[in-house]
Amino acid sequence: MAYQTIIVEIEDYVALIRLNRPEALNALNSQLMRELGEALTEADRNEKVRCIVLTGSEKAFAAGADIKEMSTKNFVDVYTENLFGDEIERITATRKPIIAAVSGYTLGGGCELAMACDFIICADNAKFGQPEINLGVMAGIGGTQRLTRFVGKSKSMEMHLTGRFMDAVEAERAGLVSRIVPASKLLPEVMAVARKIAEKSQIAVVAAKEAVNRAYETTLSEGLLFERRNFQALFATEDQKEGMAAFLEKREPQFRDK
Ligand SMILES: CCCCCCCCCCCCC/C=C/C(=O)SCCNC(=O)CCNC(=O)[C@H](O)C(C)(C)COP(=O)(O)OP(=O)(O)OC[C@H]1O[C@@H](n2cnc3c(N)ncnc32)[C@H](O)[C@@H]1OP(=O)(O)O
Repeated sequence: MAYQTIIVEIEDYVALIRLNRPEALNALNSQLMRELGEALTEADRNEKVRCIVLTGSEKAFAAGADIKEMSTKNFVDVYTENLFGDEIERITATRKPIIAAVSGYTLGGGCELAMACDFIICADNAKFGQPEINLGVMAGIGGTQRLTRFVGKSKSMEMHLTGRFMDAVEAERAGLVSRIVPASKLLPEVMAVARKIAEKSQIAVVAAKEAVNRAYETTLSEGLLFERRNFQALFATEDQKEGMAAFLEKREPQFRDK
């Protein structure tokens, strides 16, 4: 499918989706969000895709929602069209794992987009922030909820109320990102991680992803029950038999959908 604001490449069972509005630091306008939604729906359906990587440019993952596009909207506009609400659900509804490979500016909706992915690996030049307050607005698709759960109330509150940025070191220390890599090595490193996930049992990958994400959605006891059922259910799969037999026979597993 031909897109204008994103580039999609599929190789080694990994779909690499690159935000591609360099002239606006990948600001998230309605066309980009529509195209990204279509690409994610297609990747989730495509048997040749087992892991998804979402990235931007070295200078910016995404500098936020598109201010030019928002500047003329009013309450009735954004309320009736549920501005951005449906789009972000498209990210969290994607069943396959999505890794955000983040460098440069990751601000506002761009930070919210990265946080809605399953995990973030960032470059040493990454700058995270929720600077919407400078524009007379606030985060609108998860920034106050996910950032607070990921880094804690004080840091999140300071960032939302002052609009200050957080660099890669602070982000890793706070638990917002999994790891930091040199900007020049970000994509090779994240693609290697994605290929490693693509080699695993896909049914176990999806079950584990759902359980980890559930940890932020529910109580500990409910989460433990969900985890236990997913663990037990995997004993009904061929991959569990193949994975454990391969270990005992000292060979590489050949999971079902290889
Ligand atoms: C399945 C789809 C899922 C999608 C789900 C995601 C939905 C996302 C939307 C969610 C919305 C919820 C609420 C969130 C709101 C926001 O995000 S508000 C915006 C928050 N961001 C900002 O306030 C950052 C604004 N930008 C800057 O402060 C600076 O640009 C910078 C990042 C500090 C970089 O400065 P500098 O290096 O000096 O570059 P500039 O000259 O400023 O910028 C270069 C050009 O890029 C344009 N631009 C930058 N940011 C934006 C933006 N957010 N919107 C539109 N355009 C932007 C900038 O105007 C420059 O363009 P030109 O003037 O034409 O050169």
